[in-house]
Amino acid sequence: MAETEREAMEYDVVIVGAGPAGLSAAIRLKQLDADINVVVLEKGSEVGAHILSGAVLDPCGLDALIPDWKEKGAPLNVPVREDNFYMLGEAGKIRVPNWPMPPLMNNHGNYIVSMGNVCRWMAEQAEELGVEIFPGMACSELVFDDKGGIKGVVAGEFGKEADGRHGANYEPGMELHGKYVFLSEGVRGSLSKEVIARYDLSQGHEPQKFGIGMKEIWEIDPAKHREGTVTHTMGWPLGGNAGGGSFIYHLENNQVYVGFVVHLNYKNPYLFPYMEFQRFKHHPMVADLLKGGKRVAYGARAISEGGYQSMPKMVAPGVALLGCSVGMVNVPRIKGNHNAMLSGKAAAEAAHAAIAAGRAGDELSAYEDEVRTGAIGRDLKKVRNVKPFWSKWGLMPSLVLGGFDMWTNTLGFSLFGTQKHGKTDADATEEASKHQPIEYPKPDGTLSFDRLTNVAFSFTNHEESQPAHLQLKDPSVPVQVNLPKYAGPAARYCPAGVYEFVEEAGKDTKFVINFQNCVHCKTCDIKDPSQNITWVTPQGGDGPNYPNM
Ligand SMILES: Cc1cc2nc3c(=O)[nH]c(=O)nc-3n(C[C@H](O)[C@H](O)[C@H](O)COP(=O)(O)OP(=O)(O)OC[C@H]3O[C@@H](n4cnc5c(N)ncnc54)[C@H](O)[C@@H]3O)c2cc1C
Ligand code: SF4
Repeated sequence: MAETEREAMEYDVVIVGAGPAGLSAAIRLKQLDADINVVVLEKGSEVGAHILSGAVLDPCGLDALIPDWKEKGAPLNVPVREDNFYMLGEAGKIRVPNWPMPPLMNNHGNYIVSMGNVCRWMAEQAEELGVEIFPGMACSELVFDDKGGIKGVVAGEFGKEADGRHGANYEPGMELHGKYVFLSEGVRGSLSKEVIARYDLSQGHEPQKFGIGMKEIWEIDPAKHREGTVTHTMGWPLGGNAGGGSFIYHLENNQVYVGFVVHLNYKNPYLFPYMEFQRFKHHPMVADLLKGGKRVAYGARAISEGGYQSMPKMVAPGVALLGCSVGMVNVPRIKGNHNAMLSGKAAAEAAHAAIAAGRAGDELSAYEDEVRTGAIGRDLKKVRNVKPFWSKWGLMPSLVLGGFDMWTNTLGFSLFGTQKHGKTDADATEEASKHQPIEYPKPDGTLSFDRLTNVAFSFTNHEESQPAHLQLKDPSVPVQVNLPKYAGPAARYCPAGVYEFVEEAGKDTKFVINFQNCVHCKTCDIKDPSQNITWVTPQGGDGPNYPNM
């Protein structure tokens, strides 16, 4: 096929992704130099449409970026007033006191926010400074210079037919070139994954680890609503089957965020993360809270969990990876937004200095130095052993050892050095023959819902005539390998019910990809045991339309 010809536009810095990392970078660049040309490209139909976070926000990133955020009307309206932590059994709960926890676990001074709304507000701040922001623009390809460095991206290609041919309304999109390209795509970014592989950026670092986070927004009985209350749970229903736990945050307007995270290094391929979440809501503590309320939104997104030892090299010629494209979540705190913002600020400062010195297209090593040795590195280093302890020894030992290690790290030392994660999450999956199927109760339609009903509350939508954006390296693997060996885990790990094994009498089993339902969580790209699924961008504007996630 002839090479597609595209128009090109030149910028100083091209930023992929309008999350907290990308928007912070854009804002900081313009604060440093009003004349610098900055563009932000976002695949969601609007800024915030694809943002899903808990979220309890540590405002330290925003304080550093926009110290007068309060006067400027940032939507941080609900300070955390109460912090609860419970160990759940099937019917009961034990409250874990706050006093043995290291101070870094305390949510005092933090805010319950919608990160979607925080990003919408940040986009307004960026536009006031003169940043160009284009939502509905999926960045689908990298553009290389003649020395093999990255000089830009392709964005806004529309109108391909299902077989990949150009349809009647085909638009080739544009090339956006920059002296530097920032990839702030969030966890498991599709272009970031390509860059990490191409420049071997993971060499010498531990594999990245992930969890799948699912979240519902509920409107509850005002009599039960306690604005500012934060509750975390561990234990039931996951037990020893997987690491993870829940979060329940009371925000404003009688709304509550109810969420559940399952670590993706689980071994038993019969585990069904979505059904664990649904079952969790039937615990008496949660059921009492939600009874009489209604679920108004649903979504899911992977969360990076590898932390300090899993951060790959984050710069290559012409390109820098920001925020969760690197993986900057502090796992025991379940917080990454502050580090995403700080990384955006650091990348902007490095690029600004480089451009001012007449440089372009080289490695922004000053950015990487700042991330590893500055506030982000210090934040992540203190908690680096919690996740590997959990993976190796399970919940209780990890609470004791991890808690002890966080305390000693707060005092400046560790008895355990830096623990390794070992396997990738895909490799952690064991063969079905070693495990028993897990029986899950049927959703009752009031507290718990089947996936398709819930997906309707993510307001996701994909133009059906385009090629599926879930690409199989080998189309025979799902039925010939993953089904007999791993009992077809794609039918369970996807929180949107995209994958189905369809059996019809007298015919071969078919693997069906209902890509229209995809909520862009990236779990399939991470957890497929054969690493046979690649998530690529669908047309811009497609995907979930989250309200205040
Ligand atoms: C369930 C869950 C709960 C969490 N709870 C908390 C919490 O309470 N507090 C906290 O601080 N952190 C929390 N986190 C972590 C936090 O959400 C992340 O650390 C943060 O979102 C990272 O920000 P980012 O800017 O790197 O990426 P993101 O917020 O993911 O933003 C990336 C943006 O880039 C866009 N994009 C991606 N690829 C492309 C492309 N190729 N072209 C165009 N656009 C693209 C996406 O649509 C998205 O808008 C949670 C995460 C999850 C999943
Ligand atoms: S298809 Fe993949 S990315 Fe889409 S919702 Fe399912 S697991 Fe997530």
